[in-house]
Amino acid sequence: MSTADRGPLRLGTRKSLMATTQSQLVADALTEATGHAVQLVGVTTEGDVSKALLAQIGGTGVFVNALRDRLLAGEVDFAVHSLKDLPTGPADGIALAATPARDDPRDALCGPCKLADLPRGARVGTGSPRRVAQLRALRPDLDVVAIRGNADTRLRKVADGELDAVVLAHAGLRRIGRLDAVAEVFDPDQMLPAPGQGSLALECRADRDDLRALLGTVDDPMTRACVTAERTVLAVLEGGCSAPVGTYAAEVEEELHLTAAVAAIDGGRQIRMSASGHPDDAEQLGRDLAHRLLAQGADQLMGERD
Ligand SMILES: NCc1[nH]cc(CCC(=O)O)c1CC(=O)O
Repeated sequence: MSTADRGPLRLGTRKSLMATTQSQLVADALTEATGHAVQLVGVTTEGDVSKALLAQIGGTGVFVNALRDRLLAGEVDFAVHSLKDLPTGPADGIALAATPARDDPRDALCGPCKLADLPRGARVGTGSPRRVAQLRALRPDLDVVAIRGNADTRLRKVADGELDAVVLAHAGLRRIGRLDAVAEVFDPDQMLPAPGQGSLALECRADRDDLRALLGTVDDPMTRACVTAERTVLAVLEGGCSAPVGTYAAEVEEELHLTAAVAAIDGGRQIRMSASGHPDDAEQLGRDLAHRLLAQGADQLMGERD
């Protein structure tokens, strides 16, 4: 039976507002491109129920595995993830069928004022070692506080006065309609985003050629090249060091321009490098840059992941 005979496509998604909003955007784009109806199926993942800090429960994969299980069981036809939540390694039987055009990849400060205007010792919340390291490099005097929870929960800690500010992804804030909370959008020169930040990933079973072709209608090749370069940097560095990694790839005059940095968690030292190449060579570009970072001592910046 072909895809067209099965009724609506079943889209597996986490149940948070951010996830369902981005999944609905994808559903609408697919219906527009192919005429197929798409139905959202909410799935609870380990990352949604665990009280432990993400870094402590292993970080990668906690938002992803339950959705992949549903794909493999044939309970949903495809899944939409935030690409930055996907582990860099391949998953057996699963294909990355599309990366739609990327949203703003940058990080944003949410609080009463810009970072430079926060008082000495201000309490700034984030759960990400990458953001911790870069915040401490920019403002060593800040009291950087580990937090987790969804974006709304984090913003509430600022509203309640428990924290002075929090750092969140601009793309996520836009999806939940909370750009009003943004005091400053960080230039990648100040704070390099997470590999894949602002991008979505559509996954389906690798053996479903019909679905791969259908989902491919919403793929954006330049986004795929950018996130491939960024994720390859992360994949290579994960083997060589556990320090926080930031990356940013973008199209510059038809070339792919990639910047990556590894930062000590205490903010003390940072190694940052850039490279350009053809978008078709994204993976090689990422691999070469990661090896250059390692040659500069990236693996010695290993710190605790706090
Ligand atoms: N780790 C959770 C997560 N996964 C994706 C986003 C934001 C949206 C995106 O990057 O696409 C967020 C929240 C955040 O970092 O503020």
